[in-house]
Amino acid sequence: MWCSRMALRRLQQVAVTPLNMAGGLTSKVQREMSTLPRVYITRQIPPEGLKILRESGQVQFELWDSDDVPVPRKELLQKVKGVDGLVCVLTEKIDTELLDAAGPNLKVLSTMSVGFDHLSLEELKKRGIRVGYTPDVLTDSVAELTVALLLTTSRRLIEATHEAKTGGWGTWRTLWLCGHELAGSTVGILGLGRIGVAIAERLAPFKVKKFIYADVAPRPELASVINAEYVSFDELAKQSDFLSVCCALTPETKEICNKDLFSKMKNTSIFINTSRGGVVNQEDLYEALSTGQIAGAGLDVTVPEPLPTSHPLFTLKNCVILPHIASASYATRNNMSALAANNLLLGLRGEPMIKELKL
Ligand SMILES: O=C(O)[C@H](O)CO
Repeated sequence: MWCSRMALRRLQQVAVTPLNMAGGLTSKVQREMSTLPRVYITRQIPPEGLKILRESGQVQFELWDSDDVPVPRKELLQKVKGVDGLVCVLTEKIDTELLDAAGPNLKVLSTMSVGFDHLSLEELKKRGIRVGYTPDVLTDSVAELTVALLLTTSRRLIEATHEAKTGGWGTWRTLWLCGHELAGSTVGILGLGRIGVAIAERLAPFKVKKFIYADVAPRPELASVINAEYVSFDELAKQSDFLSVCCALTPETKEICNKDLFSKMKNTSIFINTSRGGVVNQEDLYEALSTGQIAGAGLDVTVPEPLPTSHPLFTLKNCVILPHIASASYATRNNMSALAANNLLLGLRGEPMIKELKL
């Protein structure tokens, strides 16, 4: 259950201080407890994960006691010194500097995210640090939000509520606030994985005519679930009425959605991104949206995050921007924290993690 902030604070105070945990015990027990592996948690993660760590009796942990502000880098570099394990979220860059600061004790990193573009995988591999992450548990939540964002963008819901609230709602008009419908459309998925399949499964009942996808290679097993056709990147751009970006951010996919892609899309197309902002060249997207090259865009992710309120994309009526909330349901975030905690504990025991990145 989601507990109150005060209750959570109390839990943490008990959990984070081994001497408190051992209060009243003999000094021998205190000594034994202090030899537990040390873990730093870079964020106040949801309670399920903290409960698992606390009740495991396997680790002593300290955490950055806030969800509103990320741990300052300087503090993080101090806190990780000598830890055996680290739990992080996507706002922390886990790079050479941080791993140097942590030192050779660090054996396990567990990120509470499916994305791993904030981790220097090469460095982690070089140092033999095992990495846990949280795929699958967020698939439903992300797919749901993607559908919501797609419909919000294509049916111009933000514009519509604004007009209704601010007196723009005059008589019923034949073409006012018209958008684009899913029925009879071609939906393209860039990067077909679990999330892409889950999005397509949810869109199919809207009478989509055809699903297509582009990826580094065909993925017949996944594609067969949604009867999707493998096409080239160019064909994806040309044919898609709705293009949903689901690929991970890697050096290969950085700004892959740029002028070249947008120029091949239809003027009536809707572009949706719920993966990472870095896959899009935002200047090119602004150009495509403001010149009518494409009809609209729905973005849950941007560069940077938060996107400054003065950013030109915020001036466009045909661009809907959300603050990276695709996995933000209570159930999913709790499941992510539980998976991150279990991955960490398994990793520290030298056992296979539930979800481990192959480095
Ligand atoms: O990578 C992730 O997990 C999402 O972007 C946030 O939940």
